[in-house]
Amino acid sequence: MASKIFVRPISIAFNAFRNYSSSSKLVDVSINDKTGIATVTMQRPPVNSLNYELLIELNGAFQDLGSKKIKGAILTSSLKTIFSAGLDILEMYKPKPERANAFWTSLQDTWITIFNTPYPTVAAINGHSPAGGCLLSLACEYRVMVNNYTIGLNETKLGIVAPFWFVASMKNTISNRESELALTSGRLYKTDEAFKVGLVDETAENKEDALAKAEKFFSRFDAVNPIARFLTKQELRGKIVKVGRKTFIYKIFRKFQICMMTRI
Ligand SMILES: CCCCCCC/C=C/C(=O)SCCNC(=O)CCNC(=O)[C@H](O)C(C)(C)COP(=O)(O)OP(=O)(O)OC[C@H]1O[C@@H](n2cnc3c(N)ncnc32)[C@H](O)[C@@H]1OP(=O)(O)O
Repeated sequence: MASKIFVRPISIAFNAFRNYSSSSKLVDVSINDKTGIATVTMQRPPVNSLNYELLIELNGAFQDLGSKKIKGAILTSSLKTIFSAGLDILEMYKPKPERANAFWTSLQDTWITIFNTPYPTVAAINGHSPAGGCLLSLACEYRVMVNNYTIGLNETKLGIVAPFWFVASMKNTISNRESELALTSGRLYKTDEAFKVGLVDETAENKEDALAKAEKFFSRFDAVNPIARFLTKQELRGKIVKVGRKTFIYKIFRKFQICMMTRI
């Protein structure tokens, strides 16, 4: 069984750039052939908690989109009130070493893939988005969030230290000062509060509104050379990824385990 988790569970092979639609168990990917916009939908009830399998599918979906001529990709959720509840707590409780290793690698790989996509990305945050859920949205270039939900990196409230790339993603989006205040207190922002500090770029009435606003974001790049755009994105984000790759995740994970165990 142990080797099973190292095998990518989905294989999406498509010839055409457009008219693409794929629904694996945990992630649905569709490309609108008129707009060229891809929508990647997490669908792991009850709360889209990020386990190994969901992360692998997400990573695969965003990687595969890199080989298609898309205008941009939207990350959203099929659930009514949750974008993602963050990391699946069950992955962190008394894990088998191989599973823990695969899980943390898949988390970091997924973050790097989404953070680094050659195409523009928007998170249409249609529900609560704590911790790892917030991280996913921070990896995107733009965030539109439906009103009356919460978002933030609340790790310290859980007795966890947010890893480097969580912190770096926050600092890449809001000010150093606001990041410090938010992370040290484990603050979860309401949608309107998140908008005020720039953690989200736009607010929305509902999911449809969020998706419409996300789509509009991509038109900013209509007159921009995509290669110049991507190289500029790499210039801005590359250093963070480089340092992130060096993070000693296993050492951090042990710390986390100890921390969790002491709370039980
Ligand atoms: C130093 C070490 C380095 C480690 C770094 C780690 C960085 C950590 C990142 C993380 O992401 S840790 C996870 C943090 N997540 C949270 O704090 C969210 C916790 N959940 C909630 O606040 C709420 O569940 C919600 C998302 C707001 C949804 O609330 P709602 O009232 O709609 O549903 P619930 O009844 O609370 O939950 C339904 C169901 O889902 C289970 N669940 C919730 N969150 C998780 C999760 N993160 N992982 C696994 N399962 C989760 C919850 O237990 C319920 O299950 P049942 O009771 O129905 O079986």
